[in-house]
Formats: sequence, C-alpha cells, structure tokens
Amino acid sequence: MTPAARLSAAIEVIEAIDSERVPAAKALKEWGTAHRFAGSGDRAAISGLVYDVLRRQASSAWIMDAAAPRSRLLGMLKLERGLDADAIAALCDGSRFAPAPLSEGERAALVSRTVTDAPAHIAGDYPEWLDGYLADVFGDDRAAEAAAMASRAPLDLRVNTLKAKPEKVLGSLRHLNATATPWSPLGLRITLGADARNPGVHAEEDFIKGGIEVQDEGSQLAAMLSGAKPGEQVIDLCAGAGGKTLALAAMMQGRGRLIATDRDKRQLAPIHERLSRAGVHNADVRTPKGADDPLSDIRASADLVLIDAPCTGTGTWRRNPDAKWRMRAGALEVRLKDQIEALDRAAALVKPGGRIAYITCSVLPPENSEQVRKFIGRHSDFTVTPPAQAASVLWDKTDEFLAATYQSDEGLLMTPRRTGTDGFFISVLHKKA
Ligand SMILES: C[S@@+](CC[C@H](N)C(=O)[O-])C[C@H]1O[C@@H](n2cnc3c(N)ncnc32)[C@H](O)[C@@H]1O
Repeated sequence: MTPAARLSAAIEVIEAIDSERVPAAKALKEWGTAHRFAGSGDRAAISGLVYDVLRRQASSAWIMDAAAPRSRLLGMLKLERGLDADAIAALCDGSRFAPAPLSEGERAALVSRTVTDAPAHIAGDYPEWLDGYLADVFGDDRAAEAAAMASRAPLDLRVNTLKAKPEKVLGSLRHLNATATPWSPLGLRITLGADARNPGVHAEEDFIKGGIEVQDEGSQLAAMLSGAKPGEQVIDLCAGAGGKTLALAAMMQGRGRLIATDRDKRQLAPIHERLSRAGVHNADVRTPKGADDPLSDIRASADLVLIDAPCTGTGTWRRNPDAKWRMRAGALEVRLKDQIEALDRAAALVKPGGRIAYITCSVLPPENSEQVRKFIGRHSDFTVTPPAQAASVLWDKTDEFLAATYQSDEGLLMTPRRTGTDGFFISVLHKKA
C-alpha cells in the first residue's frame, strides 16, 4: 500500500471506531480481516496512524474546527507527526486509494490554526471531567503535562542483574539502537518509530535467557525507591504478572524471602514462567484459593510490603490512548476502594520499623497524596518517609531526579514531561518501631 492509501485505511478504521463504538484494537483487527492483501508493514503503519489520531483526538479536531475522522487525521499529521500543509496536501492528492485533495478551508486551518487559544483539556487531549484533578496536581502546566502524556512512549527494558550486566546488554542490543535511560542504572531505552512496530525484543537472546525484561523506567524507579534489600522479608501484595516482583528479586540478590500474591489469581498466571526465566529462586507465589487468605500465616513480620496499587492508569495514557477516552468516574471510585483495602491489609502485615511502598501509575491526587493522607489518618503508627530520603538510592542522580519530580508531603510523582517516564507516584510509609 502507498502511504496515501494507508491514510485512507486509517480514516476507515476511525469511522468504524466512532460509529460502532468499539475499541481501537478490535476495529483494527476487523479491518485486517476484511483486507487480507494488506501486509504486516501496512497494518503496523495503519495502527500507528489510528493510535496517533486517538492521542491527538481533541486538539486535532480543534485546529481543523471539525471532528470528522478525516479532519482529525489531517490535524494529527500536523500536531503529532509535524507535517506541514504542503506535505499533507502531497499525500492527499485524490489519486486512486488516496484521500481526496484538501479543501481551501482544510489547507487554511493546517496553515494558520494552533492550540494556543484552546482550553487546557483540548490542548492537552484529555477528557474534560478530569480537568479539576489535573489542575490540582499540575496547575497551569496541566495542558503541557497532559500533552506529554499523550505522546508516543519509548520501549524501556530493565536489565536483570541476577543474569546479566547493563554494559554487556547495551552492547548486544546495539542493533536496536538501545541507549541507557537517564535515571535507572538498569534501564535501556529503544525509541519506537511512527509505525508503532514492536522491535521484537521477545525474540532476542538476552530476553529468552532472562537477562532483560520489558519495564518502563518509572516502574523500575518506583521499585528501586522501595529500598528492598538482600535478606529482607518482602511481600508484593498486588503482584499481578510480576513486573515489580522481578525487580524486587533482583534488588534482593537471591537472599531473603519474597512473597508474591494478588487478589485475582488470574492476574498471577504469567508470573511463574517469568520468575523461572529470570532465575529467581527465593520467591513464594501465593495464589488465592476461594475465600481463604493466602497470607494468613503472616502477622506484622514483613520488612517491606509493596503495593503496586490497582489504579486508573492515567500515568500510562501514552501507551494506551484509547483507554484515556474510555475512562469513567465510576472506575476511579472502584479503584479508590481497592486501594484502601490493599493499604489497610498491608498495614497489618508490616512489622514495627518496617515499611509500605505505595505505588500507582496514576497522576490523580485522590489515588496518590489524598489516599496516603487518609491512610495516615487511619493508621497513626505510620509516617511518610521524606521523598529525598527514599530517592537517595539513586546516588549521584538523586538531586537531579528530585528536582525533576513533583513532590508533596505524601510522596513523589514522575511524569512523561518531567522525568521522561510513565506517570508514577510513590510513597514510602514507615511503621513506627
Ligand atoms: C497495577 S496491577 C499490578 C501490576 C504488577 N505488579 C506488575 O508490575 O506487573 C494491580 C493489581 O492489584 C490487584 N488487586 C486489586 N485489589 C487488590 C487487593 N485489595 N489486594 C491485592 N491485590 C489487589 C489486581 O488484581 C491487579 O493485578
């Protein structure tokens, strides 16, 4: 397919998403089934276009002064891909399979309109009902912060020090143009192209042998700031597929006891294979059975309970722009209740002098600072460890990292704009001895 024909296909897919109200992934799959002639390169390119339109959904419609799929695609080519009106006109030449030529109005909009006079939720491409929450955390910077949360994310890897060394993996992944991430000493970054094609890290020898894991640098840093150490008893309470469990295991260097569990046994399914590939031998996965508490034998004995909390995932919008527009207020309410349950459960598991690391991949204050403040209100035997103290694990990068983050009395927040990571909040809560 020509680049112009891919644009026409993307417009078709966006029309289906709009009219049938289906998730982007489903609409793309259905398009692929109906157009079997399209090769994998075409599909990846069309998928990249569709997701980029979702990233810039509101701002593209604003600059084009029209919300039709074609208008949003044209606006996105300017805002996300940086094409000027002439370059866009050259793609839309009306030839067979290409979109129709630009109208006078479309050309004028592409030349002259910007988002500088748009309301924050349009310039930042987020649902209007979240404006108050984003204003609370980012103030006048909310449009810029949200715009960074809309842009395409790189692919980050964590080197598993149980099996490999960062310098060596950096060398062996040179063909993927991997570079070191700015903050995490274990992080490697691969910048993804506009066609959103996966560079196939799962087929790399380093991955197959357990030397690397896919993990955003923000997630790596959140695990690091928990300060897990060799010899400790550590509980990963919301372990899910085990992303944090694997990072904790490497920090513990195979020494001590690492217990991983989750309220939902289905979420834990991938963890066994991942632990085995990563060479982790000190982890005990506790799969819940019926109503029985899988941690009933543990009472105030853990050095560290890590809560990778169920949350709205607003910090990961750049990886899932479709979810951003589907988010509803009811989902936030449910997550807040889950977070309270997990925090209160953790409080009973931690020993005096131990700590809870409370982590979300959200930027919304009710899930972050406000949730921690309420927890301290319920549990006066806990205090917040100052963010500067928790971040000292980054050694010489501590000051620069702290300056890049948002800090409150309750914890610190990373964002795509400030730290180049997904949005992650972490609070380390110390239980009085
Ligand atoms: C953000 S995900 C975990 C991701 C995982 N830690 C990782 O790094 O791959 C949150 C998890 O919390 C679990 N969960 C929700 N409420 C819980 C609760 N009260 N106690 C324990 N787990 C809970 C969910 O089933 C979900 O798997």
